[in-house]
Amino acid sequence: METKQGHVHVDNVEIRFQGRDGPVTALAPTTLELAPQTFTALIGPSGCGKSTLMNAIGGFVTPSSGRITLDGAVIDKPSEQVGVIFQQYALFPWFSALDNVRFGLKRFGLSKREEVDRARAALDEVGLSAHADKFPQALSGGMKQRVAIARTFAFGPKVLLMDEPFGALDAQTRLVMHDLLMRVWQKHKATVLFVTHDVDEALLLADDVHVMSSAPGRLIRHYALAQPRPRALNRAGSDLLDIREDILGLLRPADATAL
Ligand SMILES: Nc1ncnc2c1ncn2[C@@H]1O[C@H](COP(=O)(O)OP(=O)(O)OP(=O)(O)O)[C@@H](O)[C@H]1O
Repeated sequence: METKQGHVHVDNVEIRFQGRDGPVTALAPTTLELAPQTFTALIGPSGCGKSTLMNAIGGFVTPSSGRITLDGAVIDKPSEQVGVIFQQYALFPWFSALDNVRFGLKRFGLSKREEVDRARAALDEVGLSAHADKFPQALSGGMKQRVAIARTFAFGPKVLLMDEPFGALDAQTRLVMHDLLMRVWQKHKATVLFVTHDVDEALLLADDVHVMSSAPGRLIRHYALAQPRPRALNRAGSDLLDIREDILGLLRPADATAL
């Protein structure tokens, strides 16, 4: 559970689905490296294949060609080495917050005591100690996503895939979640791939930002961000605002001026 690395190599991966009117290319041939324990944001227009790429790294979708490896081993099915957090909270409504986190630990053969201790520590890390016995319906959206984060980090995945995890939250809660995620990630250091539609979110959080083209998606631009955290977009001397303009230009539909 503890040995970390988490080098992901997406090697010339193309993904096609059988659509109603024939095959659809969801992801054009794509090569991407996620260095161990870095935070990569993926941004692109709706339908460009972001979730498809993420699902392939999660082992939920098989590439039509090319291959994906984690520390050299081909990913061909979901495993406990890769954690996933989606926009929809995916908590079990009939389990308390504590039991939701415990559920993620079931397959590790811990004693009940170890399981509960570990789950409590994970909830503590996300500031939910006082809510451990509450059921999801009694938790706010931000709190539910905290439980999902606790559940995932509790089992120590090498890779964490986050598909618009804060997309359903209000702006204020999102900021709080950014701080929380940075804190927890810097402690546990999984390799993170984070899909978002929000350019600012990508710039505030990521070491690397990849921009995808519209469908069939491919990676069209990479930005390596070395700005120290915590970041502010308008800090003097920072070029984040220029990068933001650049990315918004890339995402603007080519025919927007004709509207
Ligand atoms: N299982 C599937 N079968 C057929 N087509 C699919 C399947 N999954 C995805 N697609 C198609 O692949 C393309 C890419 O979808 P995907 O969900 O990866 O895009 P996305 O960039 O994540 O979109 P969004 O930002 O709206 O979530 C879309 O045209 C979608 O309809």
